[in-house]
Amino acid sequence: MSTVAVVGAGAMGEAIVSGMLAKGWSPDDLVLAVRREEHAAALRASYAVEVTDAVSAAAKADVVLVGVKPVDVPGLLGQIGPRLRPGALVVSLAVGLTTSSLEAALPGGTPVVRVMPNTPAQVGAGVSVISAGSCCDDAQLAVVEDIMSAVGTVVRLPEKLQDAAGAVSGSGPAYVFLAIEALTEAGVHLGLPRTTSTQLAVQTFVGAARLAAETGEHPAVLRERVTSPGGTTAAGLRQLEERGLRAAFLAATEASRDRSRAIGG
Ligand SMILES: NC(=O)C1=CN([C@@H]2O[C@H](COP(=O)(O)OP(=O)(O)OC[C@H]3O[C@@H](n4cnc5c(N)ncnc54)[C@H](O)[C@@H]3O)[C@@H](O)[C@H]2O)C=CC1
Ligand SMILES: O=C(O)[C@@H]1CCC=N1
Repeated sequence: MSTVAVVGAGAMGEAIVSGMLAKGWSPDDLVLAVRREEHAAALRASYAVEVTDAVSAAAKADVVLVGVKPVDVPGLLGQIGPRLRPGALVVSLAVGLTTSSLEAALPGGTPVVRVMPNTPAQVGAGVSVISAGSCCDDAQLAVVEDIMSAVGTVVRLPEKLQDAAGAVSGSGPAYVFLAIEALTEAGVHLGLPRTTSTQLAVQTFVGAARLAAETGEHPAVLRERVTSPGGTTAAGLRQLEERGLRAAFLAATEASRDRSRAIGG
């Protein structure tokens, strides 16, 4: 079993750690790094894992997951690069940053993988898009596939599609949470108790997503099965179409993709 360092165990890094431990990884195979000591203490208390500084964590690991904000990545790679073990694999979770820019900040020949994960990894229901850098072979990409499959589905894609994938699955949970929040508030507006409305909205998203995933049927077919001619759903869908739900998703994903490209420079 490889030792995996998670350098920058914030929202995304911690979601992956939590998911890995829930799927049976040993705390002994993980070493984390965060900046603040109170945060380190909280992580030790929650997960019984070693938490240290970035360079010490990276120096112990076969695989280094970099979970800091994109703006902090080049400086961090400059610090940890000289202390990496021979053959250590560097995995970036940072939106926008290309494998060529990551390679340029590391010692020559360092294998690099770019990953776009998402926060449902915390409950083992994430989806991660992975792309290999120029010095990463298939076996090394498979190591990352193995790690990320502990926290959900893994999809290999050419790197040129990473910005688009981030706009759909990386940012996507936020779109879904906003939709759950909006549906819940709409139910409250109609007179449902807030806890009931939340329960109905959340379970409807869970159930509809499971139905789509488990049947593999086209969403349009599943939608038609809910929509009786002249019925209540048709009346509701008409409002969503008239108010531009599809156009809103097109604009949102284009904006997210373009922001990813801008972050990557
Ligand atoms: N939050 C999300 O849903 C997703 C985030 N990402 C990517 O994951 C990365 C992290 O994002 P978040 O988790 O949201 O940010 P965050 O701010 O929650 O976590 C970053 C963590 O890195 C730590 N950190 C910064 N510099 C450090 C250093 N030198 N040594 C040790 N720890 C250090 C910070 O203390 C913080 O705990 C970003 O690059 C982002 O693009 C990718 C997909 C989804
Ligand atoms: O908002 C962000 O920049 C990060 C990357 C994808 C999801 N969250």
